[in-house]
Amino acid sequence: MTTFQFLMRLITFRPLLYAVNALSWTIIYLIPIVPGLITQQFFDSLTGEDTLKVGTWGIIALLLAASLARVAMIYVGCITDVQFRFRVAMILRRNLLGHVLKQPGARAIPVSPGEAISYFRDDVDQTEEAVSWSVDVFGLACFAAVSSYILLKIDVQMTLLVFVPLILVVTVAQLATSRLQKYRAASRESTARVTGAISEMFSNVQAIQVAGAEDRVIARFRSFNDDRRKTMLKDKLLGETLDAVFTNSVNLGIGLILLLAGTKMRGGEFTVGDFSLFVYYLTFVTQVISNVGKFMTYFKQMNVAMKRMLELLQGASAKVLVMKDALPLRKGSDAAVKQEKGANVREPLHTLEVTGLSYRFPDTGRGIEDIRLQLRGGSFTVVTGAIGSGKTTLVRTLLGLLPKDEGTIAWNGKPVEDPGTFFTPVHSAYSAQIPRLYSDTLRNNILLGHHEGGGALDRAVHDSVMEYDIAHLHQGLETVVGPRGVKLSGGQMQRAAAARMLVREAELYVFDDVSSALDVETEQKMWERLFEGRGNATCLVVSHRRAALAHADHIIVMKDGRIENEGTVDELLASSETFRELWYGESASQ
Ligand SMILES: Nc1ncnc2c1ncn2[C@@H]1O[C@H](COP(=O)(O)OP(=O)(O)OP(=O)(O)O)[C@@H](O)[C@H]1O
Repeated sequence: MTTFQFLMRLITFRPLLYAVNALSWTIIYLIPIVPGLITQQFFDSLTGEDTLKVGTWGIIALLLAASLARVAMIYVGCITDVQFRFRVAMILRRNLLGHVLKQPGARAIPVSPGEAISYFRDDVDQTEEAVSWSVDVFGLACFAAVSSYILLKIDVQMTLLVFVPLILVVTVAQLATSRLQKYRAASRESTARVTGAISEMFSNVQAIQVAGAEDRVIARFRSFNDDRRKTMLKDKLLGETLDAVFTNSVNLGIGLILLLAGTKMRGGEFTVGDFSLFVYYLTFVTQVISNVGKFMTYFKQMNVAMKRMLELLQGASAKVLVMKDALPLRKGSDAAVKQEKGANVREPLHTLEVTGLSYRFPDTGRGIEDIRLQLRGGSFTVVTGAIGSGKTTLVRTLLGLLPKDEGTIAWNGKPVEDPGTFFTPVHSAYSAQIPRLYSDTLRNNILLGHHEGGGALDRAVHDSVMEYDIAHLHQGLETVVGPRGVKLSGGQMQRAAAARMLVREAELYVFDDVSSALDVETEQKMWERLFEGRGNATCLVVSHRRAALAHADHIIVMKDGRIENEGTVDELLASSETFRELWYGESASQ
C-alpha cells in the first residue's frame, strides 16, 4: 500500500465526518476574503470611489459579522477536526493492539516495550496529523484560487510582480523546513541517547563499579552530550533563520507594493482600497505556503510512521492497520463470545500427544526440531538438557507462544488447531522462566484479575511455599512489590509466579525452570505439596535440578534442539552421557 493509498483509506474511514470537517475548514479559510473586500470598500469610500454605499457603520457591522461568522466556523471546525483526528488515531491504535494481541505471546512485539510505546504514541500521532492537515490543503487551495482571481482582476502586473517573488522566497524557505525536520529528528535522537544513557547508568551503578568502568562510561556519556550539543545547535540556528524569513517576507512584500502602487495610484489605475486589499491578502500568502508545506512534511513523516507501524505488524499487510471493527474487546462482540466459550469448556486431559514439532528463530536459525512426546494425564514429565538446548523453546512452541513451523498437537486425540488460544486456563497454566511482576500488591500480582473465591489463593500460596515469606513481608499479601517485583528476592519472585499459575484451575501445569532460584529444601517442599494437593494434575516441568528429576515419571533430555534421550532417572543414568553430566554436575556444585 502506498502512502497516498494509506491516507485515502484513513480519510474514507469516516467519509461523512471527513466531508463535514473539510467543508468547515474550507469555509474558515475562505471567510477572510470577505473582510479584505469590505476593507477595500471602506478605503474607497473615503475617496468616494466605493460601490457598496452602506456607510461607515454599515462597513463596521459587515466586518463584525464576518469575524463572528469565522469564530463560529472555527468552533465547528475544531469539533469536527478533533472528532475525526481521534477516530483516526483510535482505529490505528486499536488495530495495532489487536494484531499484537493475536500474535504468539513470545513474539508479540519485535522491539523493546519502550520502543513499542513510541510506535503507538508518536507514529500514530504523526499519521493523525497528516490526515487532519489534508483538509487544510483543500481549504487553502480554494482561498488561493479565489483571492488570486480577485487580485488578478484588479491588476495583473502588480499581482505577478509582488506575489511571484514572494511565493518563491517563502517556498524556498519552506523547502528548507524538510532539512529542519532532519535536524529536529537528529536532535531528538541524540537527546534520547543521553536520557537512555542516564537511565542505564543509574540502574547499573553496581555493575559499573564492579567492572571498574566509571571512566569508560563517563567518556561514552560525554560523547553523547557532545553529539547532542551539535545537533541542537544546527536545529536552533536553522529554525530561527526560517522564522525570520517568514516573519519578514510580509514586510518586504508591503514595501514592494508601496513602491509599485505609488506610481499606479498617481495614474489613477489603482485605488487606496485596492492597495489595502493587496496588503491584506499578502498576510495570508505566507500562511498558505507554510500550511501546505506543513502538510507535505506531515505526509512524508506519515510514510516513515507507516513503515514503522508495519515493522510492529511483523510482515502483516498494511490493510491490517485500516481494518474496521477489528478487536473483540467489547463484551458481547462475536469474537469475544467465541473466545470465552472456547476457553470455558473443560476437557480432562488423558493424553497430550506432540508429533514432529519444529520451530526455528528466524534470526539465529536455532530452536527445536522434530519433537515427539506424549504426556499421560496425571503424569510428571521433566524436560532437561544443557543451557541453550531448546527446553524453553519446546514448551513455548507447544503452548503456542511461538508459532510452530511444523508438527501436530493432539489433546485426547483431537488436534489442537490454535495452541495459543487453547493452552490457557482451564486447559493449561504456565509459569515462565523469567517472572513478570507488576508494581502492585503481591495479592494482585498473583490473582491478575482472577476471582479469589473458594480458598484458591490460600491454596496457591501454600502450594508455592510462600506462606512463610508472606508472614514476614511488611504488609503480607498487600505488600507492593515495586517495579518488576524488585522488592522481592529472586526465589520469592519465582514462587509468586508459580502461585499465579497455581491459583488458576488447569488440567496441565507447565513450569519453566521455576525453581532455579530456590534452595533444595524449598523446592522439595514445593513438588511434594503439588503432589499432595493436585494429584490429578499433569505437570510438564523444565528443570535440570535433582529435586524435580527425582519426582519425574518420565524425563526428556534435549540436545541441540532435538530429543536426545528419554526415560526414568535410572534408565538415563545408564544410557545418557548428557544426563549423567547434568545429574552429577549438579551434585558437584552443591
Ligand atoms: N529470542 C530468540 N531469538 C533467537 N534465538 C533464540 C531466542 N531465544 C533462544 N534462542 C536460541 O534458541 C536456542 C534454544 O534456546 P532456549 O531458550 O530454548 O534454550 P534452553 O534450553 O531453554 O536454555 P536455558 O537453559 O538457558 O533456559 C538457543 O540456541 C538460543 O540461542
